[in-house]
Amino acid sequence: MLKATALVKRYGPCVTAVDGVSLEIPQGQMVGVIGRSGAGKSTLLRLINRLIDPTEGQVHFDGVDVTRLKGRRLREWRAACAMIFQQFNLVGRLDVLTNVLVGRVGHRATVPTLVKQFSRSERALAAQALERLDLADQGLQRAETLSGGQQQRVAIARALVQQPRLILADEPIASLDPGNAKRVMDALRAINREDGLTVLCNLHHISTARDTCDRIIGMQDGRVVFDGPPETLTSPIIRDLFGTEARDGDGPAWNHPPASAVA
Ligand SMILES: Nc1ncnc2c1ncn2[C@@H]1O[C@H](COP(=O)(O)OP(=O)(O)OP(=O)(O)O)[C@@H](O)[C@H]1O
Repeated sequence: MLKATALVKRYGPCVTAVDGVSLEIPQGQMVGVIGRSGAGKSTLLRLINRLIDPTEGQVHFDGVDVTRLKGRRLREWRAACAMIFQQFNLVGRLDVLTNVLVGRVGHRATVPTLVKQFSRSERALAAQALERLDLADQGLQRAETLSGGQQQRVAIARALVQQPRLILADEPIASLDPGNAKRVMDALRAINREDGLTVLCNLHHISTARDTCDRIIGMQDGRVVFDGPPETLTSPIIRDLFGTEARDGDGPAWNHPPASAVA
């Protein structure tokens, strides 16, 4: 169980990026976080994995107050939270397999620079992850030669070898065309279902969140203004909660992402 209690993140006297968020997310849930640009979605993810510290409030995971962790235990927590980013964050000139093995670095005291410096079991884990993401044939290719969708699936494979307790995905499909976006979301959903991993995913599109997630959280001005199963996010609620620019259906609701991102 992931639990946020009265989480607040302020930047200076004027900006409250997250404003009193309390949530309970049971293990194995796939949660889509939606909201306008600047609503506080990324800040919430970064508070959970302790990339940043809250101004007030706590995050608990399975009863442990992760906001109080320091040193080795903090590093372990960060390794337990696999992050997926909009821009994939791969090392383009390195091959795909090495990029995936980077996910093991949090489990090691030293950082290997060559594939052969990883153990046989680590390499097997990486190969399995690539197979699962349908990238078994691309292992020796330079990451920069892959399509955006393939690169994001490499990033998911890297997250898998991290053997995380949860996956935090920050706009994972915002740079992808609809076909690749669907493949990436399907991959995250499959991992969520098959491994029982909690996935918390910031998304631009109501339709993607509806199609993929068990639960949708809507944020506005740092606060949670909607929290429920996808079928309860009706058009009137979208309009009530997110203003007149909100639209239902397949288009982006409020963020005006690039046309290529419209799923
Ligand atoms: N390091 C920072 N310093 C100052 N203000 C910040 C910082 N990080 C975020 N903010 C502000 O906090 C608010 C929430 O930002 P956040 O990035 O969490 O929103 P978001 O919903 O993820 O938006 P987007 O969809 O554009 O990524 C915004 O007003 C943003 O400008």
